[in-house]
Amino acid sequence: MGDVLELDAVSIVRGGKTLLDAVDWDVSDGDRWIVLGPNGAGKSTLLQIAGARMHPTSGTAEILGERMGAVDVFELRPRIGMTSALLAAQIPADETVVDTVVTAAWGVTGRWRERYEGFDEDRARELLGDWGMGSLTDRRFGTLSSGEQKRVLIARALMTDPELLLLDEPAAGLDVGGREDLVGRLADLLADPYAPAVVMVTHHVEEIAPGFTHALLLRDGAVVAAGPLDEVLTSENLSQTYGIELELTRDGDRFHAVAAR
Ligand SMILES: Nc1ncnc2c1ncn2[C@@H]1O[C@H](COP(=O)(O)OP(=O)(O)OP(=O)(O)O)[C@@H](O)[C@H]1O
Repeated sequence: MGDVLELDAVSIVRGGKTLLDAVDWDVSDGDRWIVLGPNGAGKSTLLQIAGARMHPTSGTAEILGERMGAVDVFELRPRIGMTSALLAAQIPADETVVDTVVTAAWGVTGRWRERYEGFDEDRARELLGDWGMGSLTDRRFGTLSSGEQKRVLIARALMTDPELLLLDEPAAGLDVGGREDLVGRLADLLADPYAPAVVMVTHHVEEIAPGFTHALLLRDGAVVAAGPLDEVLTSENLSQTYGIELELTRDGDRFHAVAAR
């Protein structure tokens, strides 16, 4: 039983196309999940369900103990921290870095006339410090590099002290230095026993930080394999997921994948 997420035969159909096909998935408190799959496999759609942004067409989804369809999603969403390219695009370019984080306390993007408590701003600055952005709190969001923006958005996702953190391709577009910096900071977060349950969508096994415990592999909206990372992340399962012969190697607690020769 997943006390954080419990998806039972969840399907999503849009415009006659099946985006998710009878997905079963349990996420428990303390789990750290990786979601892998080719372009169009349904990874972002799955995250939209997990983030209470989308209802299943059929099947049932329980999120943090609340059944989708029987809960006010506006009460549920603050309990879930989320980052995605879609959210990044909604942040006004002239928003300051600290306001980008502090506005999460109100579930809005763009500070207008809301009044925030001093402790909200203190917490935002502390989180920005944790994510290496402590010296840029007064910069405009639109002037940051993409790596800096991604770290600000993770700080924002953690602002409400969520019980579930959903990261949709947080390392996309980063150079190798930016990726490794992010992997290191994620590893620190994953090692924190008070951190929320984490689900991270990625395209690259190289982005899997030490500390992830489980993996779900998706292809054409269906689950190829799901469970403990060591059992699921194999050359065979990856090859089946991507439809190409891949060889997975493990170097300590990091992974690499290349085409099999
Ligand atoms: N409203 C819609 N109507 C029809 N098809 C849709 C709709 N929304 C998404 N899709 C399709 O559903 C599939 C899954 O999309 P999704 O964004 O979940 O995939 P993904 O695994 O996150 O892909 P990527 O790795 O490219 O980001 C894609 O083929 C997409 O074109």
